[in-house]
Amino acid sequence: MQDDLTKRALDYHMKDGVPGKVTVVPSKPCQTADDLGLAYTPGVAKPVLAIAENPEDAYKYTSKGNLVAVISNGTAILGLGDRGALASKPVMEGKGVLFKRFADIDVFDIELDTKDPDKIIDIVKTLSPTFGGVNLEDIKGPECFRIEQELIKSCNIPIFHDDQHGTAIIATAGLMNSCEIVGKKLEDIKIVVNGAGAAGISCAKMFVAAGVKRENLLMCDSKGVIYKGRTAGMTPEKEEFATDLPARTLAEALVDADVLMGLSVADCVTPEMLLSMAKDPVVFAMSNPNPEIAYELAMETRDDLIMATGRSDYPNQINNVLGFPFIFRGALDVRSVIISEGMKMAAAKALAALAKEPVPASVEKAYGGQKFSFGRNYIVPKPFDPRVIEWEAVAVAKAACEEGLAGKPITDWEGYRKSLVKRMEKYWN
Ligand SMILES: NC(=O)C1=CN([C@@H]2O[C@H](COP(=O)(O)OP(=O)(O)OC[C@H]3O[C@@H](n4cnc5c(N)ncnc54)[C@H](OP(=O)(O)O)[C@@H]3O)[C@@H](O)[C@H]2O)C=CC1
Ligand SMILES: CC(=O)C(=O)O
Ligand SMILES: [Mg+2]
Repeated sequence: MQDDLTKRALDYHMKDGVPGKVTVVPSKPCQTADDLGLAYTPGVAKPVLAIAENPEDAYKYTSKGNLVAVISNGTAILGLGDRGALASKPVMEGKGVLFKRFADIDVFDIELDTKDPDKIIDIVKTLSPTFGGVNLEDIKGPECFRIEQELIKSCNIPIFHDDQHGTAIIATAGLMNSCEIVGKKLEDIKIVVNGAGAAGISCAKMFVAAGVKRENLLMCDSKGVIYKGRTAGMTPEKEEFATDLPARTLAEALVDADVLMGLSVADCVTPEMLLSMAKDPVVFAMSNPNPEIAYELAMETRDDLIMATGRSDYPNQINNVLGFPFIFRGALDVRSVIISEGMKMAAAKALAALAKEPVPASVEKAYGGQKFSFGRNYIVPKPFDPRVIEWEAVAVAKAACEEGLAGKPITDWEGYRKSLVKRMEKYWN
């Protein structure tokens, strides 16, 4: 099975004699000498002068407004760890494909061969005029936190570290719905977040913002539970979640826990750990490509759990693919210079609400005729649901407008929704 995946995945990436997954396509004709004189010299001087006079014109005469930089240094590629900048390129090209396929956003992927946060900040800041937004990807914690914060301060376009916030948004949507399904309240649950890097820290923050009590949240890293007074491997971000409770290992933390959020590495959770959890446990084993506990093993271990992974090939995919394309679509369309906490929560709530709607036949067809309805095996919408853009991008754009963050506010929301449907027709038909 694994060998088959290796072969099929490598073949896919070199299919048709074209290495990789993306290419650049011109959006204007360039067939004649006249076209050449408009696209290039002398005509190109006219938009140059217009933009020099009025920088806003870059949104009129260049691709800036619909172009996102996907930037990595390869220090946390999925759950594969630090494999270097070059090896991160297939993932970054993949993110580009998903931006385009799900939200019609163009991407340049940029792999930076450096681990120096100051250098990354300087490079991204320097190249930011090219882009309408920056999606930081697979840059490990804790450096990722300062890199993102510094860039948010110094750039006038949205900067979004997908592994932090994309993951947190989808996990929060899934958590809200899972709790509803098993009849538990966010403020009552005991939750364990395994992994205290980019994804773990940001998810924990968003769970607390959604109503989870901080004192009911235990966080673990490679050294076990993060507790008050611990000195080894601590960071200010981890300190915020340090517990007073006596648990010191993941196994101890999980006793009677209602929820396990895995944002760490493959196969670090055992059946015994799952068996020690409370009734109707919620287990999101989100490590990619292989989860903290295999889907089949978890389902064999207990029959009362809600199980999710980051993968496409099992029920309940909790993966930031349900976030970044649609969140950037909304943010770019209203020209927001940041992606605020309110915009993120609006995205999570939109996804949670959409999962409760009847699922169109086109989605079931994309998943081999499977039937989906809100419940234990369908807690968030599918990425191939054409309604996700209508719900999520609109919610994000609306939140930006309500918070006064929109440089180009929208007032006709039904018109905007329809324009998104029209824009995406070419991908769905
Ligand atoms: N499904 C999804 O959408 C997403 C999933 N992820 C997954 O989350 C994981 C972490 O990614 P990211 O946060 O970006 O990476 P980081 O490198 O920033 O963080 C990794 C964290 O995992 C911890 N860790 C390593 N081994 C263990 C272990 N055995 N038990 C507990 N914790 C451990 C590290 O501990 P320490 O601090 O001690 O080094 C660190 O805190 C990856 O597997 C990734 O695929 C990430 C983003 C999105
Ligand atoms: C999905 C993703 O971004 C990750 O695993 O890093
Ligand atoms: Mg990632």
